[in-house]
Amino acid sequence: MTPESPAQPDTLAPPDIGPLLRLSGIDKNFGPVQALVDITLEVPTGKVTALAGDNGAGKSVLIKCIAGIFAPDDGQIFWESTPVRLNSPHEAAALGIETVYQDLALCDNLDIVQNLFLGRERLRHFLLDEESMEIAARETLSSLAVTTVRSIRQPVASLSGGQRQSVAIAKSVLWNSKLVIMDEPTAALGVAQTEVVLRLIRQLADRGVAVLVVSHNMNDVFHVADRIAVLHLGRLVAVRPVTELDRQIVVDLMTTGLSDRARPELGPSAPAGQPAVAATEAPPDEPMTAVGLPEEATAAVVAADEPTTAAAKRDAVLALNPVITATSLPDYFRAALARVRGGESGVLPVLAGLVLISVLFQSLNPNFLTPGNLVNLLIQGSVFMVLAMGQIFVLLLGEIDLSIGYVGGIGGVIMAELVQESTGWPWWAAIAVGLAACAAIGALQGTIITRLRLPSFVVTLGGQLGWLGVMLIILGSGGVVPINDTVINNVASGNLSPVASWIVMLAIAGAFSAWTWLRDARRRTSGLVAPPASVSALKIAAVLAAGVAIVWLCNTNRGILIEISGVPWVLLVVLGVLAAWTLLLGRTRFGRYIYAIGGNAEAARRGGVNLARIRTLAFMLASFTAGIGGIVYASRLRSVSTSYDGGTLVLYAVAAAVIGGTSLFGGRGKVLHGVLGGLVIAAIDNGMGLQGYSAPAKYVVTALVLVAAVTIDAVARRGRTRS
Ligand SMILES: Nc1ncnc2c1ncn2[C@@H]1O[C@H](COP(=O)(O)OP(=O)(O)OP(=O)(O)O)[C@@H](O)[C@H]1O
Repeated sequence: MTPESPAQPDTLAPPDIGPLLRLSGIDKNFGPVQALVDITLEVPTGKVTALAGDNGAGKSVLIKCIAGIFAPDDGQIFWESTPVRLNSPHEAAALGIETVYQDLALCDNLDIVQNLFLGRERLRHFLLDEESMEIAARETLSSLAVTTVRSIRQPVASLSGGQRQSVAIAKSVLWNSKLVIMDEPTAALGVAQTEVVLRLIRQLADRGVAVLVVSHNMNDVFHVADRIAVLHLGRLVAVRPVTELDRQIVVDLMTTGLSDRARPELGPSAPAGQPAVAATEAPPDEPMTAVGLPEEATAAVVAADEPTTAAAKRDAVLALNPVITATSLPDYFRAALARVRGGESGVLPVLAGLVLISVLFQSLNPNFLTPGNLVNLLIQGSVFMVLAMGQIFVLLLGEIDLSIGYVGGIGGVIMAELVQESTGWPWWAAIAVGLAACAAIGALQGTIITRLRLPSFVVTLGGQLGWLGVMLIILGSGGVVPINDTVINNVASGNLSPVASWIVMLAIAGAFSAWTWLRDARRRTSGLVAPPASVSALKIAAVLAAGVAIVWLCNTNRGILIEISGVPWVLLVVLGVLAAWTLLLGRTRFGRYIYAIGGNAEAARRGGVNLARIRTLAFMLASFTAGIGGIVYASRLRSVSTSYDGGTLVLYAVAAAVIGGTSLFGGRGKVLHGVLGGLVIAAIDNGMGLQGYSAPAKYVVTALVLVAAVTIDAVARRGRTRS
């Protein structure tokens, strides 16, 4: 907002003590269409002002002028008696103007707390302070007596229309908004839900908030409003206390701009185009009836809070997130089962798939489940896993990056060239430059996609070809760059000693266990949403068991002529990427915005998220991670050559992410999915290899698994929408 210089025209000077918002002589035209003509309106605090008008009367344009979306062509806006210009929604929000649009601007894939704080997250030590946000959200909802919401950690997608409105209204309370503008807040709501929302609107005004409600619904208007402003063909034809109007007068004003039935105190009717009654305020001291809900409505509100059979059923689905409502282990499993039925199957399909594939290949070839083969499988899958973990950032946005295969190749070839004896770079510097080059490529492609608004599919498809060309140029006429650096070669083929393997595993599992236990226990004692202690213990036990199993497998001799044992270094690379990117996606603002954009980009934009910056960063991270994958690949082959097949790698990476459970539709997925999906692909590749199948057969089977995963994703999505 731009407070203007005092040298404004005298005629527009605000009164000394005025209402919260005053519009004076506002005009807005769209070419020949006069959307608003000379609108003068005051919006006082502590009152509900209803804005009524027929279709096309100018209601939306008027609220957009107040919300900073449209700049008026003429006229003046006064905020607390100071003339202001609202150049953007951010400037309006900074003043304390919150707009609840009809589409509600909520991200379905985020929970209530995450939606309430979207764009204004609290941080602690640079990480999201979930606990303080959850406490504040809980207090706000309970202060508004929003009781039908089962848990504030349930995704907004699972809320009913009335509950979603309640969340949107709670947002304005949480942010101490001074003026709340609501666009058709009860449209598409049932009777009971409408009553709940009207009660909340009334509560807002009673807390001293100025409320401006756009509504076509006369019942709602007369239930909740203190004053009614009527627009007709872009002109304000009446602003009066609700006690001076009745439904017929308002309908007449809306449809014709005048009313034959005007009560005596409203003054004479006027022709359309001019105020039928003086479009001015009733004197400030004029008593206005605070229209509370009649008794029967209050009863309806109470009734709405009681779950009906249908509502109880829905609540069962709402309890889908096991961490939300379960207080015991059986509860937890019941809730998890309900979640699967509601289309939130998480990693279950991929885990089931892994078991199935293992049983199948083991029955065909007893060598499949031997320690040596399983460790080989992990090493083979590491490149897909790493690439997939990068790709997930982009998939979460609902985009795709088809270039990461060859971008990773560029990282590998740059690193290989720099560690040649003739160049003499140390391994770490060569890796750093290779990764920096990949990040720069990602930033370039991301900038092109976001700034020029081009489809990521097309830009990165071009990138796939272009970076292949660049890679071949760097490889030169020889077509092969060998790598002789021991450290780099050990990335894929080195192993920790068996003792070091146990120590590292215990350190990682111990840190994870301590962190999980302390976090869950703290949340339980603070009364926050947390899993029961038995579930925390089970999670820790599962991680420990997995750690012991992996180290036992890796420590078994897998050499033929010489002994080879210990955890491969590359496994630590995969775990490192998994931990770092899980933290980034789950605990930082950047991660939260990635999910928000994937869920509802418009809601994220209205929340103040810089979409272009986040999208560009996501492409940059995907390319950077591809660089890690490229380096692992180069290390495995101890060279980079023209046979590097980045095209297949990228397809495997996308397949791994989707098979793992990440949605191609955006907004849903976890970094872990890249690892699990990568394991499936590696298992198919390895198992078919053991059976002597050729590459084409492996491609066909992998493609079928991918199609199956996409089908599960699409069906689950439909299931979620239905529920
Ligand atoms: N972006 C725009 N470009 C051109 N004309 C517009 C634009 N926005 C609104 N208008 C015009 O301005 C007039 C007022 O539209 P507005 O959307 O404010 O009506 P409304 O009262 O909100 O109607 P409804 O109840 O149907 O939503 C209409 O004639 C509409 O066509």
